[in-house]
Amino acid sequence: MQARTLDAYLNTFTSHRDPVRIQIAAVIRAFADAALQVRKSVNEGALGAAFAEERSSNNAGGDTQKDLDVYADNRFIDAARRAGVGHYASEELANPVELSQQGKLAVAIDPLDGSSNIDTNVSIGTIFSILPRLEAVGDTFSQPGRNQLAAGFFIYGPQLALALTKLNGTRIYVFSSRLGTFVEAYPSIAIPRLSTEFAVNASNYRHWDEAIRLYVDDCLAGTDGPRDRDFNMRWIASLVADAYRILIRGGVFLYPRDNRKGYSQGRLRLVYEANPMALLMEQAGGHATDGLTSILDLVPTDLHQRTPLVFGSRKEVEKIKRYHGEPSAIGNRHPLFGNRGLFRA
Ligand SMILES: O=P(O)(O)OC[C@H]1O[C@](O)(COP(=O)(O)O)[C@@H](O)[C@@H]1O
Ligand SMILES: [Mg+2]
Ligand SMILES: [Mg+2]
Repeated sequence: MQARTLDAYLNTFTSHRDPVRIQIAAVIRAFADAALQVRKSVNEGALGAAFAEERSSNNAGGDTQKDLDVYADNRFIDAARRAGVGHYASEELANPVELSQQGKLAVAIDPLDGSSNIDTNVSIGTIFSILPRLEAVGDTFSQPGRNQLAAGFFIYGPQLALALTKLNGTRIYVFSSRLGTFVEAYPSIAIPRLSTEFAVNASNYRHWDEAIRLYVDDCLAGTDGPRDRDFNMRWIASLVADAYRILIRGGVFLYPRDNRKGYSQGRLRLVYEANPMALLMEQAGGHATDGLTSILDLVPTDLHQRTPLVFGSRKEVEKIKRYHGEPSAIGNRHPLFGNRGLFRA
């Protein structure tokens, strides 16, 4: 059987001539073209001069920008304009902008995720969220993630791939250079509900809240602890790469809040990182929270606000909720919850 291309899938998606669906498909097509351009520059690595003229020193969130961030943002804003998007918000822009008065859709985007990995030749990506456009630009990006119409990310890794949801499951397309197009590689992602793999930047251990420390302690204790099974750890420090692995084989990702300056709400941005990831996870049978509350229920108050983020295999995400939600249990944990364990797997 011939594998289905992204184009063929989008044709089926728009076959009822629904105007919103037609616009969503136009955005995804335009973004697929932009991702190919970005991938070319990513592939050149330290040799790339293509984006040297598009320099800037700081982005809206205060991180040092790499040239490629700006180059990617320009490719995706051009693509959004071509596709008739109404409102556009990006990690790289202090404020959202109106691209078209008629456009019914809005895009929030992290044009280059994992920028600290560019020079080290580790997978990076582009994360996007598609929302209904409201009258005022500010209102558009204050909608909770639950209102998203579609979301996805491109990953510039050993394979160029697109993880995509249009509220009907999560699919993965891989770019085939033989066919010159994105081809469906995983038509229906189902994240295993249980997992024994966690991803966290453990160098922040001493800054975490007790709930997270205890959760990680219990994973590390393996068969000697209350979870009664051994865990494996991964941390790529590139959200798209950690998320891709979780879509394929399960596991849980944590970027909690911590006591370092500037990390009281973790590191990741709600509107253009956590929300699209949460939708992809939920549509694949997983779950995403800020530790306690579903990411998709949070109402943004600022375009660039950060949120603690936990996502992946549903049962594990729910278990982490319990570590947060039962401080008395945590306080009394050693006598009461050791090997007899409330938290026993
Ligand atoms: O370096 P840390 O603190 O482990 O943070 C890594 C996280 O930061 C990010 O790089 C943030 O994204 P940006 O590169 O778009 O700022 C994520 O991709 C990754 O999960
Ligand atoms: Mg990012
Ligand atoms: Mg970024």
